[in-house]
Amino acid sequence: MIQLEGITKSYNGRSILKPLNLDVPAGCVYGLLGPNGAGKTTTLRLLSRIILPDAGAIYFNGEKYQERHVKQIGYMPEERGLYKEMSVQDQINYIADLQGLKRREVTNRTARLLNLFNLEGVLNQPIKRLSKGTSQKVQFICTILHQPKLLILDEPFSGLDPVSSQALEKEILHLRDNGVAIILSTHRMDQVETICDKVCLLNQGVKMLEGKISEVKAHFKTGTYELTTNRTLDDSLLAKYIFVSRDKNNYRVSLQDNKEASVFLQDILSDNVSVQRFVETSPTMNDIFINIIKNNTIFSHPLNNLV
Ligand SMILES: Nc1ncnc2c1ncn2[C@@H]1O[C@H](COP(=O)(O)OP(=O)(O)OP(=O)(O)O)[C@@H](O)[C@H]1O
Repeated sequence: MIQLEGITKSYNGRSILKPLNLDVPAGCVYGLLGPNGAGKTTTLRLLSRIILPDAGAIYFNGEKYQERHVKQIGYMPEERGLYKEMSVQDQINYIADLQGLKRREVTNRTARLLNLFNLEGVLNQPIKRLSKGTSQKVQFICTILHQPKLLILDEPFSGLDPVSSQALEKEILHLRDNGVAIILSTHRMDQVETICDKVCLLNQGVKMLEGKISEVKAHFKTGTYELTTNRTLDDSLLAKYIFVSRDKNNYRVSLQDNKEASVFLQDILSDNVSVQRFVETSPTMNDIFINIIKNNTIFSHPLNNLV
């Protein structure tokens, strides 16, 4: 849906984005991650054409990115922008008018969303009286009213309670399943794991890693397995393998590969131990994020070419 090729951006002679390539396909939730000041918001502003790059090219749906494409984009910036004196209904109608949408179309489209976000009761309230999370949900509805093909969300979950977060996740996945490309910047790694199909990790304007969540996690596996047994393992077994930790009959063991894992299992079973659980642990996105940023390691092939 949108591609960045060799994009650079500087402010006052300071390079904020080094040549950056991104490729966000339709029907994908793309997580733009990175520590504070990494260049995420700058990238989102470039994607929504609020600012223009110093160099490089942007393509929207295969065409050179131009002003006329902007109406196919929905952008929810981190700093929220609603008219505080307007009621929720008037705000929605105002945005609809700006987008040239018919009132009936808007009513049909918003009914489901107002219900999903539990907003029916605040329709006549002025925005200034809404809580932070509630106004955020209103702004989200305003952002998707015109059915954008590309949806750009900067920290969409900040300030939302767990129920509202779940409703937003549900709607994001619904849009994705209908072919929308969604780029979201977030510091919430738990949400990255549940909703992102692909992630890109930026640090100081440089892409450190890009890939599908499943592939990224597979790449960073450490070969640690969790084992739960019905009784204590014999000393001979404990001496034969590298056990990382033990808590009663729960063990963490380091094994080189699947082959060593099956030999290990056979060893245990032949000792008449009953295995209640045996799984390879996967690092969390949080672990991976911290690891890459601390070591400042750039991962190129094969992770950059996974999708
Ligand atoms: N208009 C601007 N003028 C000068 N410097 C800017 C401007 N906008 C951003 N920067 C600088 O660019 C760098 C990247 O900022 P950006 O807001 O893109 O980071 P971010 O990854 O979104 O950070 P955060 O997670 O803290 O929101 C920062 O050092 C910031 O100070």
